[in-house]
Amino acid sequence: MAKLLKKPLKLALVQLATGADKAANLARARSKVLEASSQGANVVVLPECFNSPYGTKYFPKYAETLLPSPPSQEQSPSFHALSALAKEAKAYLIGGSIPEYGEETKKYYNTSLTFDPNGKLLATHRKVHLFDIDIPGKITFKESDALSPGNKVTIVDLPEYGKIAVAICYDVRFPELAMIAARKGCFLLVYPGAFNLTTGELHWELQARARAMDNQIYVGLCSPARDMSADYHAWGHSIIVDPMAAVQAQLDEQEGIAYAEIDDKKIEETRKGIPIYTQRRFDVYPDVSEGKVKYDE
Ligand SMILES: NC(=O)CC(=O)C(=O)O
Repeated sequence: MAKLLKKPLKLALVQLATGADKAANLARARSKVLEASSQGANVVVLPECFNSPYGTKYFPKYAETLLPSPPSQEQSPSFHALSALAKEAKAYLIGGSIPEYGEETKKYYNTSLTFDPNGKLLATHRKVHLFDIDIPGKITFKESDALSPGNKVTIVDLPEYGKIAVAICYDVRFPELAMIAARKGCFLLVYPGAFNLTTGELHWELQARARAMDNQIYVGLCSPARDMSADYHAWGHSIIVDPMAAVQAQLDEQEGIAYAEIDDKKIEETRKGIPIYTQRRFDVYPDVSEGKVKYDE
């Protein structure tokens, strides 16, 4: 069986306490990411909308532009903060997500930036599936009132380790995306995300474990900490699940960092024991990773 992960790594999910002050959010992210790297984390993840409150009315106000790449400091303070932070932490940094204004499309997006330990941008993912739900009496949220969707599957090669996929929150509910990434050789699926008090308890852990179980790889979901004074109450409970669908680490709703060791042995053991990888019946149904998949915009 080919190795998916070249060497073990330590993953850290920073469940950040965020607020309305962007500069304060960036400063807090810096201190927590450096804390994670001082504990030996090689790959550090921030939550969805880590530099702003989560809500359609906030997206245009907090949006930054990323083009031309690299953007100027004025266009995107968050880009520069994340790039410098990855370098300072000497770690791969999946910078949660930020509201983005696409200069080329004149539209807004929910966008994640991944940097290498030299501060170089490796990948950009715009949330593909927008969070439009209506559960009467509980929660109505319509991201598409303010945002447009991204149009690609994002697979990032971390040269020292192997391939990971990055997607955002509601994207986790679409197993096709995870399955494509896994079949393309990813060892880890990372989702910065902010479930809520209606969907969180029933679906957050279940989604993480289901994506891990179906694909027999690691999954990390990284939430902001819960703030009951904010408009949107995040579920928290950032979680790392192994390829056997066992929970390796899970936080409560408060600020904290979840850590787990990620290694190829567990993927290999799982796939050897339950060899669904060699038992697929593409003569009966199609392989969703083949055919018309968009990897680049
Ligand atoms: N916030 C999201 O994108 C998704 C979410 O909260 C849910 O799926 O539930």
